[in-house]
Order: sequence, then structure tokens, then C-alpha cells
Amino acid sequence: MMSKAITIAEAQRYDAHTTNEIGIPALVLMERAALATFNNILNDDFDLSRVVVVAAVGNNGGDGIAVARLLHIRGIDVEVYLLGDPDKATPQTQQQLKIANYYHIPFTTDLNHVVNATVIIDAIFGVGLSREIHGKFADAINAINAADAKTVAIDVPSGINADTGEVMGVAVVADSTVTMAYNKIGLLTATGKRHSGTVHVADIGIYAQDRLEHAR
Ligand SMILES: NC(=O)C1=CN([C@@H]2O[C@H](COP(=O)(O)OP(=O)(O)OC[C@H]3O[C@@H](n4cnc5c(N)ncnc54)[C@H](O)[C@@H]3O)[C@@H](O)[C@H]2O)[C@@H](O)CC1
Ligand SMILES: [K+]
Repeated sequence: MMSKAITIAEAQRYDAHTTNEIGIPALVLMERAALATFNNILNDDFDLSRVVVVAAVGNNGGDGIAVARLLHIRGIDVEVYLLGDPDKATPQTQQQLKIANYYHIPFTTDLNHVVNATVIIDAIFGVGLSREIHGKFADAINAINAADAKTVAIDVPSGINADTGEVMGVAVVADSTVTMAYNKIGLLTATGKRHSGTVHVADIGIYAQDRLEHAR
């Protein structure tokens, strides 16, 4: 299997090419990212009795809120712990919030629910992390790390700089990470590896070159 790791700039460039030049809508990519994460969670040997998705309002959060919806529809007990101002959410994440509202997916503001979860989905920051983490974002990451739960990070363990592997103040220590399209170079450093756990690279339809391969 080809293994390639990319930078944040490359991830952003390939994403933009796929949506702007090729024309695959961002919400389609988000749904594929969510389905890949959902399938990973179902296929792993997890206790799904209390799942909490910790999401911020960027597209990483949107991926997580979509995962919450897929789990909820499947009858799994899932709550969302939302960080940040929903009015500042990306258009895709606003749409995910609207869909979650339609399904009456429970939202919690109680960090104890994070600490007492059996599975935590980390959807706080992906490749958009741009500064040191403080305040309620840091509190949530500390709660995730204090929990006994299995933790699955979406794209990048939140707090890890996907280019350097550096901890931006505080970072999620995940059991596994479902990273989109390609691995990220920061996840290959010693610190990056320690925080990402087992890395699964998910094909969500984003490629460095337009991929045309015959099915085998
Ligand atoms: N763009 C695309 O085509 C796709 C993106 N996807 C997901 O989207 C992610 C990237 O989304 P975004 O670019 O929206 O970025 P993120 O969701 O990673 O984070 C950006 C948000 O976090 C805030 N932020 C950054 N550092 C912060 C800090 N230290 N404290 C508080 N807030 C902070 C930013 O202001 C912004 O609101 C990927 O990692 C992936 O999970 C997937 O949905 C697949 C497709
Ligand atoms: K994340």
C-alpha cells in the first residue's frame, strides 16, 4: 500500500482543488470523513454505551457532529459537547448543527459526561489549529485525557501541530486517529505517534493527483 504523509498546506491545497476545481461539494467530503470514522468506531471492539463527541465549530467539528448523527441514527447513545460560538461555525458545520437539531441529538455542557464516557470522539481541531490552546478548549482536552474512555481522533489529535508534531499547549492522547486522505507528517514524529495511537488513513475522495484507477 502506498504510504504518503503530507503537510497542512498540502492538505488544504488538495481539499480546495477537490471542492473548487473538481467540484465535489465540501459536505460530500465531510460525509465521507464521517462515514470513515463511524465505520472505524463500529469495527473496533469498543463499549459504545456512552459516546461523547467533543466538537469545535471548524470543519473538524463538523466531521464530528456528522459522526454523532450517524451513531444516533444507529441507536447508539451519543452526546455532543460543543466548544466555540456556533454563529462562527463554517457553513458545513452550521449545516451539521442544523441536521443534528432535526434529529434531537443531545448536546451537553457538562464536562463530567466527557470524563465518564466509554468512547470519546475528538473533533476539536484538525489541520486548522493555528495557535496555542487555552481556556475551555484546554479544559476539554484535559477532560478527554482524564477519561478512561477509548478516544478516537478525527484527522489529527487536537492540539498536535500536524506539520511539526508539536503539542500546542495541550493535546489529546488518542487510542486511534482516522486521518483524511493521507497521513500528516506531524503524526510521524515521536510526539505525534504517542498522541495519535493507531493511525487509519481514510480515502474520502481527495487525492494529490486526480486519481483514475481501474477497479481490481
Ligand atoms: N476542507 C475539506 O475539504 C475537508 C475538511 N475536513 C475536516 O476539516 C478539518 C479542517 O477544518 P478547518 O480548516 O475548518 O479547521 P479546524 O476545524 O481544524 O479548526 C479551525 C477552527 O479552530 C479555530 N482555532 C484554531 N486554533 C485554535 C486555538 N488554539 N484555540 C481556539 N480556536 C482555535 C479556528 O479559528 C477555526 O475556527 C480537517 O482537519 C478535517 O477534519 C473534512 O471534513 C474533509 C473535507
Ligand atoms: K481532532
